Amino acid sequence: MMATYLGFYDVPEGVDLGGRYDEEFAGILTRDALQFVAALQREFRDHIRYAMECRRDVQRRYNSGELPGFDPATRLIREGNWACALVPPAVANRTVEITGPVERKMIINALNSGAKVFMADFEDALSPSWENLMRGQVNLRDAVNGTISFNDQARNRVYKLNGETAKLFVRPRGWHLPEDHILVDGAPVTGCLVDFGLYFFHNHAKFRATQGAGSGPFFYIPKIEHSREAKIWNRVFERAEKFAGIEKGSIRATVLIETLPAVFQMDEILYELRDHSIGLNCGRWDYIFSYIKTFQGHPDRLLPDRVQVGMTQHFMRSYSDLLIRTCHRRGVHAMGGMAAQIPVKDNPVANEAALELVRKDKLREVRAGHDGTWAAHPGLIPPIMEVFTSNMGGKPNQIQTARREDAGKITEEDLLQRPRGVRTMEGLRLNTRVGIQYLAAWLTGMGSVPLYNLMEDAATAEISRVQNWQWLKYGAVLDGEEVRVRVTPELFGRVVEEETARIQMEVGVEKFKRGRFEEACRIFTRQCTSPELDDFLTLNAYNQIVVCHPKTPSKI
Ligand SMILES: CC(=O)SCCNC(=O)CCNC(=O)[C@H](O)C(C)(C)COP(=O)(O)OP(=O)(O)OC[C@H]1O[C@@H](n2cnc3c(N)ncnc32)[C@H](O)[C@@H]1OP(=O)(O)O
Ligand SMILES: O=CC(=O)O
Ligand SMILES: [Mg+2]
Repeated sequence: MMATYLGFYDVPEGVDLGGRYDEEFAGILTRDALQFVAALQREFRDHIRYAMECRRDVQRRYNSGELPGFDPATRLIREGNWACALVPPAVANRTVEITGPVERKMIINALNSGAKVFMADFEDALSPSWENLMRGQVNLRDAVNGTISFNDQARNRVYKLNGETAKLFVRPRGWHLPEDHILVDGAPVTGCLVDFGLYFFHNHAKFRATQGAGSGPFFYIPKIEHSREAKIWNRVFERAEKFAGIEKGSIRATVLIETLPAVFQMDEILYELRDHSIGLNCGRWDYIFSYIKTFQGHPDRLLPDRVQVGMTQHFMRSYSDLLIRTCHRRGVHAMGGMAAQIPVKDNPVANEAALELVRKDKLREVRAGHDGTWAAHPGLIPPIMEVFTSNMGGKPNQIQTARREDAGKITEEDLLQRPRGVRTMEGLRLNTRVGIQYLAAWLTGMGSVPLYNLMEDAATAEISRVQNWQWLKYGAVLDGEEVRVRVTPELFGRVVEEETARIQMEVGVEKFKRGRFEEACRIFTRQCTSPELDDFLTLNAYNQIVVCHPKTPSKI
């Protein structure tokens, strides 16, 4: 049979596609590529289902009062003297990694940005609509082939790759998200297996030849909660390597430690992935979200305002220090995280203040021993690069030089210590304003947006959502008010109304009407007031972006 025929995808047995047909997408959704994804799904679906059931089970235990901690059963792994496979020379230097959604122009800009690595994101920074996902795969294939270009007609500018580009890492979605447009044996396929599988299938050979110096492809793995989930990824990698006929250990991945349970499993996660690992990363925003989620049943652990929960809080500093020690003991990179500040375009003073906050954050990271860090925007790369290179003694990383043996003393109490600060009405208002605007953007296909001069993505928006939920659930008392004010559904209702009016004023009536703000407001309000906490805002709202023929064209 022909690879594709007019208007229909040519699918293997047991696979159904519900997404819109597009000739370019058909070049990605080939019969063989779908066969590969379906094989991964069939081999791993039971393992994934079991891992998700374990997540629910342990959450039930946390809800009844248990605290997360180190697992006595894996003490020998934590104490043992083992190391991960050597870091491939192609990625020894990861001082600055730029991240961004798999949007065509941004991919070119990121690869040309001067950063050492570009993490192309199917996760926090991407709204996982069919259009975005499939166009993202087309973009990545063209990027790996070196043929990617973008014609910005409005500016009369053609974007192309420079001679020297950042190394490409790809972050698939987390285990929890299904891909409803692709069914295998009648059930939606696991989203990350689509992202990983299609990208690997089309790019492994070219990537290894041009980007990886014989290694790769390279990945970032998000939202892991337990080493059993890392073990599944390890087996997925082995299966892919076998399929491609490449050496075991070719694929390399950095795992984000961005859930509270995972901080107690860092050695175990590296151990499972020891042939495929190139480090861990402090995914600070999801980590804060996860702290609230993990303690959703603990009224004594209400967080202060979101803006006060930074990396200098004791529990955050302890997490970063222990991550550095763990990675360096095992011979891999300990990557820092994302400062939320982005350049402020129309105000030089505010811009300098934002850059100063970023510099301060990066100085803390490099002095602590991190080997590199993330940048949200190309304008941040020069100052971040400067801070890192001038504090690493001329070395490409600090794996051998910043052992952080002192961090071996970090305890469970250090990692769980309650953050200090105040809860305010302004905090509640800001959460609400940001949460609604982020969701409105996400529903229209944008997964990362600038709001009030900060980068907002799924992880930062999650903090706004779960913090409101937590304060409402336990009737948090707000500090700094003249009379004692408790967060109640009535108060929240008023805040939503007032903040929605403010959003309308800020964005303008026309944009407000054209956008999906009212729908976002309804979804956000429901999520903040639901009796049980939804696991993920993106999962809860996913149905709203599942369409066979999208009403709006893709933003990317
Ligand atoms: C918690 C986490 O998971 S963090 C990781 C996930 N989040 C991200 O990756 C966020 C990445 N950053 C972004 O998406 C954007 O920078 C935003 C949304 C924060 C800000 O976007 P904007 O305000 O539109 O950026 P701005 O207008 O200043 O962009 C200026 C130029 O820089 C480019 N640019 C901005 N950010 C990036 C980026 N991350 N990668 C590549 N290019 C970028 C734009 O494409 C634009 O290019 P042009 O001048 O050729 O048109
Ligand atoms: O993915 C990164 C995070 O901070 O979350
Ligand atoms: Mg994250």
